[in-house]
Amino acid sequence: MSATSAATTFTPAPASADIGVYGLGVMGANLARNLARHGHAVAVFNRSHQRTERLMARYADEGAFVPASELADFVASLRRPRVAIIMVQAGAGTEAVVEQLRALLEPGDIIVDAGNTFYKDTQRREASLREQGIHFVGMGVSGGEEGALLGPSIMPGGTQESYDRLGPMLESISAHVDGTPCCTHVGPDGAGHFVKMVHNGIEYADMQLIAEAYDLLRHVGGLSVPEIAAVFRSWKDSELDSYLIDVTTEVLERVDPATGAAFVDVIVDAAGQKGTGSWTTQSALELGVAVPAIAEATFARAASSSSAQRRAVREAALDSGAREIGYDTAEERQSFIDAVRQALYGSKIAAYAQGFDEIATASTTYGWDVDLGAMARIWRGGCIIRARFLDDITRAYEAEPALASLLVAPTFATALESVLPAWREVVATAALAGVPAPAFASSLAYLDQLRAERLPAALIQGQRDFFGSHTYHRTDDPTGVYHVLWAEDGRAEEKWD
Ligand SMILES: NC(=O)C1=CN([C@@H]2O[C@H](COP(=O)(O)OP(=O)(O)OC[C@H]3O[C@@H](n4cnc5c(N)ncnc54)[C@H](OP(=O)(O)O)[C@@H]3O)[C@@H](O)[C@H]2O)C=CC1
Ligand SMILES: O=C(CO)[C@H](O)[C@H](O)COP(=O)(O)O
Repeated sequence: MSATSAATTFTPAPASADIGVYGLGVMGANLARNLARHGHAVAVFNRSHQRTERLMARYADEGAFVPASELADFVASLRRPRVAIIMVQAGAGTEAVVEQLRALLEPGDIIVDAGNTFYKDTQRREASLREQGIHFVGMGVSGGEEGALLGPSIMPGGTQESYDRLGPMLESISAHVDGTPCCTHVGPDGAGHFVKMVHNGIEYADMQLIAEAYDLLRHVGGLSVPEIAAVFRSWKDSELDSYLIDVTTEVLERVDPATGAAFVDVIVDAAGQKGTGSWTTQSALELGVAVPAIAEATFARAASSSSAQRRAVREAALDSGAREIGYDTAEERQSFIDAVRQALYGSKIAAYAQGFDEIATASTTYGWDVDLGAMARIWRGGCIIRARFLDDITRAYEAEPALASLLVAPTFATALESVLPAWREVVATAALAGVPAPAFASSLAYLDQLRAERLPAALIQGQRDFFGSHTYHRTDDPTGVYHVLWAEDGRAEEKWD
């Protein structure tokens, strides 16, 4: 096919494509182009035909595209066993497309959902399609528009059988780091979408931590926006080197052409979200895993968007008791900048530890057998959280696959010991100055909770037993169940069977 007019009808030859992409929006069109550029014959279809026409008009010469105007022709154009990738809006859009494809596919065929779908929806669809003999693969794709085209990080779940068919194609189009593809079979069932969800939760935490560092440098350190951009640029030469630091630098360096102001100052300070951070937090709560940095990052977006509450509290002009903190000399200022860098690194280690812990817990709960080191390895390139730091995480899990927490991997334990004094200073300074740093503070509290010999959770157990007979265990009998008869004279302790 060549360049098209608005009325073009595409009727492809049957069984002429290796793989199909349904949904040619930002991600789908680029994923299809990536597949075509790597020599795969790609069937392409979109609900509104104009997108298919636009793709063919602009990019037909990039590879072997097999466009279809009708869904039945799209399916017929796929070689058996057929593989159809869905790249549409999660939720109702994906549900509709899965049902359309289900009606046209046969046992042995594979549907791949590459959108940001909630993993429980994937589990439901996988079980339902399995009854029909159709493989359903929930697949995380990260890297945005550029990644989808030039090499994303790919996190496919589903059966090993479907990965055997899909893996070579996916690995060919994924990012590569040191010759290794940023794609691996994550595990069965909804494992791929779960891991992508946590990837995004970590993304939220990392972005919030960077934003807090920026805010502290500006409102406590007294740096201008261009000075902060220069600081972030210099952190490329540190353990913080990452795509998100690059993105931050670029945003901070931009000057608004209309006003001449720093671009960051003309953006409304209300952060949006499409749901994956909330899902990561909700899933962690369900699984009983502590992910405070991810939760705080999600709540910080919600707080930023709570405009009525922000206005009311601002207008109440409370006496905040915040102190004016200033740095008089260049040395003092540099020392604060360095402390913020260390606090950012410590918090980042804690946030990633939380995300990996959530994956490990889900893997055990659902029997997915996810290789955590492999997850760190496929996140080294292509995805939004790609960073030098992920090499260290990969090595930590290679050295000890059953690591209880990233915090105790020798590299990170040493790093934490080195940054903790500065991190504490920064959190205390932020509180004194009245500059919110919820992710820095909660990450530090997370670490302190995990390293504490005793936690006040003992008191909470006592409170629960008092008002609700919720019972407790004793330190000298950790499996026994005890209760105090709080309402009776003498308040005797009972051991319950
Ligand atoms: N943008 C990004 O950076 C990333 C996005 N994702 C995920 O990829 C998926 C696609 O995102 P993106 O490409 O950005 O979205 P776009 O908004 O660019 O495209 C949306 C696509 O979904 C299709 N669609 C929506 N509803 C339906 C429906 N009911 N039936 C059929 N088709 C439908 C649209 O078709 P039509 O043209 O007819 O409206 C269009 O092709 C989402 O799940 C998103 O979360 C994942 C990683 C990164
Ligand atoms: O999936 C992604 C990257 O891997 C997207 O960046 C993500 O959808 C952004 O989420 P939000 O709009 O909630 O910030």
